[in-house]
Amino acid sequence: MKRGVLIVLSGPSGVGKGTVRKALFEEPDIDFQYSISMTTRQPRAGEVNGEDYFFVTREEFETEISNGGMLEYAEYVGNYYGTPKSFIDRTLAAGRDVLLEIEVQGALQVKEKMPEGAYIFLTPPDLHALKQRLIGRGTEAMAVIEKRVSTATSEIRMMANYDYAVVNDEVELAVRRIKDIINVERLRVHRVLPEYVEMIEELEE
Ligand SMILES: Nc1ncnc2c1ncn2[C@@H]1O[C@H](COP(=O)(O)OP(=O)(O)OP(=O)(O)O)[C@@H](O)[C@H]1O
Ligand SMILES: Nc1nc2c(ncn2[C@@H]2O[C@H](COP(=O)(O)O)[C@@H](O)[C@H]2O)c(=O)[nH]1
Repeated sequence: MKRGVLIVLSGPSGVGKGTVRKALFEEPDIDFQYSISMTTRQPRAGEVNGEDYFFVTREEFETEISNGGMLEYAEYVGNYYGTPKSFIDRTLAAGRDVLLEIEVQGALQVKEKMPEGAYIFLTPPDLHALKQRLIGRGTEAMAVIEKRVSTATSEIRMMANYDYAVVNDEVELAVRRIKDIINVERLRVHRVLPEYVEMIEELEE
């Protein structure tokens, strides 16, 4: 059995990774598993443990690190964020496609370990729009927004380490661009897009 396709969607906080990922997952021909991250940050209003994140204490996170349970992790604006390894290994080995939505330090750690994935950097149209999106989301205090925007400037410099850069000017357009990238990846992994295999077999009978 062929392994699943690994897509890593990354980019600065507030660029719209979560928004674009949710819209992508609503597409009828997209059947990706979402990797739920672990974090030490406090849940926001409406966030559900085990759906949005696994919310843990610093002690629990550090135990996971020392047990070798994290594929990657990073400290980002005062909190740990990381990807549990077992879910990724299990899902890809079962031939299912996985999407990670993570910040830049973590994405580059995964790229070192799993260069066969597709690494997508989602960019804002400009830094002003990025800040406005964070303000508009209304989930962080202004001091935290300033830290996230200032981190974004160094993250954007890392764009060249990715395979693809996608501008999130409009969600619908960003989704379409990412779907094109996914098809390139599926073609690389499966050689023929799986939905065409049956059609070819029927024609050849
Ligand atoms: N193309 C877009 N145009 C305008 N606003 C957008 C666009 N994409 C997302 N947004 C808005 O920007 C804000 C941030 O989006 P979102 O939470 O998806 O970003 P994120 O990159 O996932 O952030 P974080 O990394 O902090 O989780 C949200 O309020 C969202 O509605
Ligand atoms: N390195 C990782 N970064 C992650 C992971 N899960 C989320 N993130 C990123 O952290 C920042 C902040 O997230 P927020 O939910 O507090 O806004 C953002 O860029 C996320 O994409 C992860 O597992 N590893």
